[in-house]
Amino acid sequence: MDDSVGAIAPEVASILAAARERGGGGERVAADARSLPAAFERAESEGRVPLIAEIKPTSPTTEGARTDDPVALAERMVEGGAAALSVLTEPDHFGGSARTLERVREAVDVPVLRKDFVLHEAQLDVVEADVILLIVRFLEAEGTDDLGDLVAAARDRGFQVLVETHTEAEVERAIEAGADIVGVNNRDLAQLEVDLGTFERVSEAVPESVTLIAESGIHTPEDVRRMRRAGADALLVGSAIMDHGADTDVAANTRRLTNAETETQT
Ligand SMILES: O=P(O)(O)OC[C@@H](O)[C@@H](O)c1c[nH]c2ccccc12
Repeated sequence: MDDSVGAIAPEVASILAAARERGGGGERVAADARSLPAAFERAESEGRVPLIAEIKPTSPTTEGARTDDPVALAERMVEGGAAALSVLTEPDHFGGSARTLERVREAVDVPVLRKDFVLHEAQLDVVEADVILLIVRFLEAEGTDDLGDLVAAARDRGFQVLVETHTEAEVERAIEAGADIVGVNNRDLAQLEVDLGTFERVSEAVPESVTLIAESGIHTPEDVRRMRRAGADALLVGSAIMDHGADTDVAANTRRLTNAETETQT
């Protein structure tokens, strides 16, 4: 599907337009990264489902916003058993900031993923993080850097790289680009609809040796078990933990999911 960028939802087009305009930081980042696979293994050995909890104050697909202090949220997520955290740094559509990521990373000792729409090498030089997200689909557009070059540039700076895919063809591109951590996003960026069947299907194309993450649309302990049965080494969960508009306890929201394989289910 090479018309991909032409077929995206208007919200996503607007995110990309903003991302194209954003420059980099300046000084080259040198990250001293906390290992993501090691964090997953630790969780697993302690009987917790390896989970990346995402601090996403708002998004184009959520109603309302969560205004609690992100550092407090981060600490509660770790208390709830999150193996790692993800922090949106996109300012215009997700309420994120690099400063938030910096503060969160100082406050916790788990790996922190920088979630943003990186299209150019210079945009890697914004803030130190343990893992950086690269989205295959957005790096197919004209005027963006080559995926393989960006993976290499990120690693040169000390980042681990999570390469996000949505189709089998994108998985192939990710692997060719040297990805060793691959995410399959259940959310379709054309319609913004979520289908957990996406992970079940696309994960088949991912080699065993790769660390595989199921992203988006995971709400219940049963969803967790479903993704794990389909081969997920770890899960990335935002909305179900942030519970936008409500005022629920994010530690409890996290624990419900990290305990999905140990609790007696009724
Ligand atoms: O809130 P959810 O459905 O649990 O999804 C989390 C995460 O997967 C989602 O926020 C996401 C996946 N890929 C992205 C790329 C950019 C921004 C956000 C995302």
